[in-house]
Amino acid sequence: MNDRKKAKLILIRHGQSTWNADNRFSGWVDIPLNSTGRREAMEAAQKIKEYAIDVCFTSMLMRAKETTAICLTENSDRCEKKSPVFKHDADNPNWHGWDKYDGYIKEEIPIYTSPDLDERYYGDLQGYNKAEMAEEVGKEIVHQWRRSFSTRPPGGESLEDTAARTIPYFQKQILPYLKDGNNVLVSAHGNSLRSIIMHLDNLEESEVPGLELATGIPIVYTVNEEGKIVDKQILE
Ligand SMILES: O=C(O)[C@@H](CO)OP(=O)(O)O
Repeated sequence: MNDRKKAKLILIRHGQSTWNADNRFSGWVDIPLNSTGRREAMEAAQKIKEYAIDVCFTSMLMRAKETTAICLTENSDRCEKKSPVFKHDADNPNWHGWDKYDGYIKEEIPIYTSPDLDERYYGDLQGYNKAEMAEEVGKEIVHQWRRSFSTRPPGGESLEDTAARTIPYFQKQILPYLKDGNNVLVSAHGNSLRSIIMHLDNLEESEVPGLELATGIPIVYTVNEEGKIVDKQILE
């Protein structure tokens, strides 16, 4: 357990995926990192290695999980003694208990995965090229679909819908660890993190369209024992 006043919340958008590079709507499609994305995650690992990570949270999607695993590789002080272990959902009927083990339980950095941290569902847009879609239906409409708070892309989630799952998850599952003084890494997605940042930074709806997150750049919040943010650094 760390000094309570120094609890860090590290948010990171996954490194570049092959569909980010192709400028395609990804949403829930499970696209891996490309070589640029893996390099970005390695650079992020260097930037955050001074913080001994106690617990991680990530989405169900490979690009966020890969980023988590790479980010922990430089966390050497802890990883020498502690193993990162992905914790799977024991309530899932398809779970066979293959991540269970005895002993060493205090020697792990648990990585909890949840669909509540998945990217915003992009519905009928998934797989389409964003620039080609803008030519077809108009730039303004595509910008609304991508960046407004309440507009739903066809068949998909608005940022407001995404926030309705990410913020309760943050409050119930993540915040208690921060209040207890733990350093927490959250690796997720452009829009699932935008919704959490909107909450943490108390942004107005009108400020949300201007909030852009680069791939692989850690954002480090310092959180006090009441769960309040006392500092924010972007490690560009
Ligand atoms: O394609 C997506 O799922 C997201 C994140 O990459 O795109 P956008 O930035 O357009 O919301």
